[in-house]
Amino acid sequence: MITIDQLKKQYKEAVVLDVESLYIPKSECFGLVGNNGAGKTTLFRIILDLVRATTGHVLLDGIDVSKNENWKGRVGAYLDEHMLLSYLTPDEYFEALRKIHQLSEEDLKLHLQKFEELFNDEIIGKKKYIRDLSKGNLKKVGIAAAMIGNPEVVMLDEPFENLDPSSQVRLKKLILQEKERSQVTFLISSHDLNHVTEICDRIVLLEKGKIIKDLNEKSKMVEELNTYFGT
Ligand SMILES: Nc1ncnc2c1ncn2[C@@H]1O[C@H](COP(=O)(O)OP(=O)(O)OP(=O)(O)O)[C@@H](O)[C@H]1O
Repeated sequence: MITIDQLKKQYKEAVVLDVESLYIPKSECFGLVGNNGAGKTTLFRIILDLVRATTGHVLLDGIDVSKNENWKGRVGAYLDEHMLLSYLTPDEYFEALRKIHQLSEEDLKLHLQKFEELFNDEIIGKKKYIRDLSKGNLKKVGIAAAMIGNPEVVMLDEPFENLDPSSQVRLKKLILQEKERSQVTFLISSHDLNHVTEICDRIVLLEKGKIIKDLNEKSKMVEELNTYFGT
C-alpha cells in the first residue's frame, strides 16, 4: 500500500531522514519508535506531503504523494493541534468535516458513536472551543477527526500522549476494532513501548533517521525494544 524508496531529508548539511526502502501493506498496524529527534514526525510529514523530501519518494498504491492529489481522500491523519480549527467547537469542527467528506448527518452520528466511550462526555455538546480543551481532549478530537470518512490509512503521531490511563485503553480498543472491521492501515508513532507493541503487528525503530530494526514477532519486539531503550 505505502512504498518508500530512497527517501532522504536534509536540512543544510544535516541528514535527518534516510530510509532506503520500506513497504507498509494494507491493514497493517505499523508502529514507529525512536528517541527524540530520530525522524518519526519528519517521516509522517513527508508521507502526508507536508514536507518535501530532498530525494526519493513515497507512493500510495503507486501514486507519488508529492506529485498527485488523488490519495488525499484515502488518508486521515492527526499529527498535532495545528491540524485542528481551534476557533470552532468540536461539534462545529466535526460538522465542517462532515461537509468536506460529503457524509450524511447519520453517517457522522454513527462515526462519533464509536468515540463515545473515549470522549467520556467531555467533547460533544459542550459549547467549548477547541482552543480551550485540555491536551488529552484535544487529542481525542484530532483522532476522531482523522478517522472521519472511512480513510484507508490513518496516521497518528503520539496518540497516547496526554491521554489518561482509561482513555489509553479505550483508544487501543478502538484502533484494534477499526483495523478488524474496516481493514484500516494504521501508522502510529509512539514513545509508549507497551501500547505500541500491544497493538502493532510490526514496529520499525528509527535512529538518527535510519531504520535500525524492523520487528514483527511480538515476543521479540518487547525484548529488543526494552534492550535498545534500556527500559
Ligand atoms: N525545519 C527544520 N529545520 C531544521 N531541522 C529540522 C526541521 N524540522 C525537523 N528538523 C530536525 O529533524 C530531526 C528529526 O525531527 P523529528 O521531529 O522528525 O523527530 P522525532 O523522531 O519526531 O522526535 P520526537 O520524538 O522528539 O518528536 C531533528 O533533529 C529536528 O531538529
